[in-house]
Amino acid sequence: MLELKNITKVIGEKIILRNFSLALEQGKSVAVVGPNGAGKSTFFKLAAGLMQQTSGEILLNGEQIKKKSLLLKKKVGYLGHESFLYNALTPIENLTFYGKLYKVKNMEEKITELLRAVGLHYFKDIPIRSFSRGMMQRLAIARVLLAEPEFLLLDEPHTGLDQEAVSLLNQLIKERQNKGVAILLISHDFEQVINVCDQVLILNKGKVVDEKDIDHQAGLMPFKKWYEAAVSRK
Ligand SMILES: Nc1ncnc2c1ncn2[C@@H]1O[C@H](COP(=O)(O)OP(=O)(O)OP(=O)(O)O)[C@@H](O)[C@H]1O
Repeated sequence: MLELKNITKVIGEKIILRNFSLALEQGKSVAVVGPNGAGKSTFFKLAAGLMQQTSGEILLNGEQIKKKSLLLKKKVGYLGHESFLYNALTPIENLTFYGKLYKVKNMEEKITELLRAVGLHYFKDIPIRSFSRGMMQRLAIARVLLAEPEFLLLDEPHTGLDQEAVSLLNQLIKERQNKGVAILLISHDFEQVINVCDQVLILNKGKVVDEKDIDHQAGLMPFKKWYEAAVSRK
């Protein structure tokens, strides 16, 4: 379980997160939605150990974790707005670099499998500087999955992907979830939120203003109405 307890984050004089708490259990998929600047990405960076909270604690399977903890980096796969990939390297070289860093077992086999899964197998030996945004995103997804994290934190993962890649990504997420991996997803694309997640919370001005289980049968309109009502509430 990944737990954030009473997290507050202040940058300069601005309170970005206010007393934020969340417990993410194995096999759950939770979406985090909210207006621009609500604090969603900041919350993910804290949970991934890339930023230090001002107060509150983060626990990974009961153990308190600190910024830059290697255990956290291995157990929590974070896909952010930056790809963390090296332009001069090929897909194989990029994944090998991360595979060694995280001491991945059966690395070569896993890299081949993942490159096939994200549809980059034919481009595996080409330096990625010439890749399109969608191809970069596919490789970034493979990088995150390589260490087989227990928790997947995906910040706008569908951005830049074509329809085929979106389906592929959703399938990869579902497969991981079925194996017990917990998913946290930030998205402005409510259709993908409904496709991928079972629960959703709305973050506004650094606070959770509403949350619910997703009704997959109800479709987009009721979801949008619920969201609009929650963010316009004082
Ligand atoms: N390093 C920083 N220094 C100053 N302010 C920051 C910093 N990082 C984030 N902020 C501010 O914190 C607030 C929350 O930002 P954050 O990126 O977490 O929001 P978000 O909900 O992810 O937004 P978006 O949907 O636009 O990605 C914003 O007002 C942003 O300007």
